[in-house]
Amino acid sequence: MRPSKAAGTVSGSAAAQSQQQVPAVQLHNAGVDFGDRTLWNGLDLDVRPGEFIAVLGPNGSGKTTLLKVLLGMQRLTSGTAQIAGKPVGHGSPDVGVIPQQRPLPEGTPLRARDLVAQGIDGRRWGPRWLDPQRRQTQERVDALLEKVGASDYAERPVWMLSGGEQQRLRAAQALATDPALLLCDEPLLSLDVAHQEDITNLIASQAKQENTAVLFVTHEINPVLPHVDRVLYLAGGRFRIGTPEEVITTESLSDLFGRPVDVVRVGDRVAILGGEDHVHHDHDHGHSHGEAAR
Ligand SMILES: Nc1ncnc2c1ncn2[C@@H]1O[C@H](COP(=O)(O)OP(=O)(O)OP(=O)(O)O)[C@@H](O)[C@H]1O
Repeated sequence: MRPSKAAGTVSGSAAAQSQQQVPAVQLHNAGVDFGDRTLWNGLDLDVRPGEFIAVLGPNGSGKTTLLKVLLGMQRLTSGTAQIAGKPVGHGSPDVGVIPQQRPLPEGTPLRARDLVAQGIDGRRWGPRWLDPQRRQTQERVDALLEKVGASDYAERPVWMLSGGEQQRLRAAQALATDPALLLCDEPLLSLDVAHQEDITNLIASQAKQENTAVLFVTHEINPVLPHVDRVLYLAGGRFRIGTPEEVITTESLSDLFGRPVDVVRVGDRVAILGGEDHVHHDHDHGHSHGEAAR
């Protein structure tokens, strides 16, 4: 477990205290261009340990590209990106990823526990029985399976499991290195409502209990809304950052999209009408479009 959300001020070493204050993510004046097109720029974002941020926006607004930047798979055109105080790097143990649910092909020769173990020893060569650390690996896998509620099907072939069960295993795999940052790329897609809630609760409790920062890309805001601390809303080269109450309003989103968008609240659910299609992409370099919602 990483240091708790509450910053220690009285006890603990100076090093531990400074560790507690290092943001999980620091983006400063970050931007990505593809040719003449500015996907987004001027992005300043510090994500605190344990903070849950929903990344929203229409198709093509650059949500996945942002995750790729943090995975070291996409270079910034401008600005800087750091994770846990270090420059982003490919394959960093500080970052875990839960991808979209895709059914694993029939006959995939892996048990549930093997899939989770790949998050621990995925970079190791040779058969697992030759691993001098295999007992520790097994214990860690057992603990991860228990954490995500998958112990009951630990020995079953992965392809026989439901989409929700497979997604729990992907979550366990992503948490294997106790990452400072968990990137979730539409992890609820193709899951039914009950499984959406399961996976969302799992990720939210990781943020709260283990102080892992979460960036959660989704088109479906309602399943995550109860857990979200802040929203990053990307659209047409511009963005808004703030609490859901600040960003997900008719006024804020109409301003972001540059045309009327209606936000309708029904009970504790929200509908964003007119916020998805036909977003104008700004091709102009040199403009910083984003701003924090106030
Ligand atoms: N390497 C690249 N070169 C050129 N254009 C790219 C590259 N990668 C992504 N794009 C474009 O950048 C835009 C943003 O892509 P991205 O996948 O980040 O969007 P997204 O917000 O995740 O979309 P979706 O909701 O559809 O998944 C898209 O128009 C995409 O075609």
